Amino acid sequence: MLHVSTRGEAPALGFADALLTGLARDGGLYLPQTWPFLPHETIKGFAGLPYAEVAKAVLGPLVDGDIPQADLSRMIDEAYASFRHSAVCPLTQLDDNLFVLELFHGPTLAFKDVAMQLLGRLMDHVLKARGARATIVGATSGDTGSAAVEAFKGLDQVDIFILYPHGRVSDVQRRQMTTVDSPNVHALAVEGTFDDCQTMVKGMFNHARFRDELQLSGVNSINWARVAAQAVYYFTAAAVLGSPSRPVSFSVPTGNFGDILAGWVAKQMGLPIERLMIGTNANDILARTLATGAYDIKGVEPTTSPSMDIQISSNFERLLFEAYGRDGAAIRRLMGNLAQSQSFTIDPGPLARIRNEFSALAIDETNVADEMAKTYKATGYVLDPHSAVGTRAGRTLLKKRPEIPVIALSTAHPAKFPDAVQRATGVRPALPAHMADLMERKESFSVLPNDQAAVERFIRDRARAVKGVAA
Ligand SMILES: Cc1ncc(COP(=O)(O)O)c(C=O)c1O
Ligand SMILES: N[C@@H](CCOP(=O)(O)O)C(=O)O
Repeated sequence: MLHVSTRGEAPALGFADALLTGLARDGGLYLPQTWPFLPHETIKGFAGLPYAEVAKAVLGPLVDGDIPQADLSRMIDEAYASFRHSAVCPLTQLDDNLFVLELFHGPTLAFKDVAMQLLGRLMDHVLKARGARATIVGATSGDTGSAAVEAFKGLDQVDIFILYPHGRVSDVQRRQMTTVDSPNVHALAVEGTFDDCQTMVKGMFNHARFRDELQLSGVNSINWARVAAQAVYYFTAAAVLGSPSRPVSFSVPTGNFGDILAGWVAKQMGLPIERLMIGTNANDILARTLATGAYDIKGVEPTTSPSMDIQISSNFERLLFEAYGRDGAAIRRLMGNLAQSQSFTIDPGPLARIRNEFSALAIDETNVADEMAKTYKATGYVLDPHSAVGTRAGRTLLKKRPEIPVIALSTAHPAKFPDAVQRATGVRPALPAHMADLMERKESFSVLPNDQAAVERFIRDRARAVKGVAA
């Protein structure tokens, strides 16, 4: 299986090369050339299977032999053995036909672990097999960074540099990145927003000399393998509720559009999904886009769900590519407009195709707090603010079609955002035992200006790939 770029001008790559490449050389994002299809009988058999077995069935055709099946299976088993819940991603009922898919039982308490625990192993495996090394650069609004640091710390083949917006992540999120004492881990507090960090990371990938010199690799959801690994839990959750005989809808708290895109991928692979609801916080660019067709960037507003304080929603490009019939030239035009004027307009045909499958709703701060408070009062269940965006948006789907179950993705453990949770519910959630001393651990990070050249200098000074350290 080859992978093609959304901008149509980069070489097609196999899975392992796409995994190491991250952003395509034409600035686009990789996607498989065709979608493998899982027969209904196969999906039916997922009910009751261990998570790792479903992961093997879903990822096998996507990896398509590019990593030997035995190695892939071993890495999947190891990745999901690190989760604190035996179901890995358990499903809980919250209300009539409203379910919560808990994705926060991995080591860093957010859904990012589900893909990152596997990605770390896959990258290490491919790099070792090739005798190569990589410098990973990543942008985070809090959770990707912690999950990546956890997955890549101590690896000989890899140095990892995580850019996060200085002062705009929660204390728990920051400490998860800054208290890891490992020579290959570097936490960079950038004086800017998450979008600034992500733009710099893309800028480094588009700086060919720097990219080649450092052997850059990426772990954000611009990396196709991240999205592929996230598609698995859509299958496990739907199978519990009777899929494929019974269609379900998903409501997904959304920022960079990677998680909900993974649901769309599961649908392309044969999972009967009725609707995909994009839940945004007050940073509502995606809700406005679906309503008007105009993708129009405004300033980012800090909220109680900081991981979703995003305006440049990278993976939306992958959906646009599909909605435009895989026309790379059309995507180059839209992304050129975005770079030049901070906006673009989706043509009527592609917009209709998107609206046919996706709904979108912005949940403001009052309603996020209200959702946490009411849910706790009615059920005793403590939601984090990101997950509350998902359940609140999901409730509107249920009002329209009460007979179709809605699965809301719960993307973070409430203990990652204790202040907001306590304000809304009166409960201060405790960190699990393995992180109980997090607030006492010593921090180490570097504050850098929002300036790509300065960040590149910093990385070049510290990356072992530049110094020719043997792999
Ligand atoms: C807790 C949490 N919820 C939701 C999101 C949004 O996910 P995505 O960026 O894949 O849309 C993020 C960030 O990615 C997150 O960290
Ligand atoms: N919310 C994310 C932002 C980056 O998203 P990614 O899925 O593209 O890595 C975060 O927590 O860092």
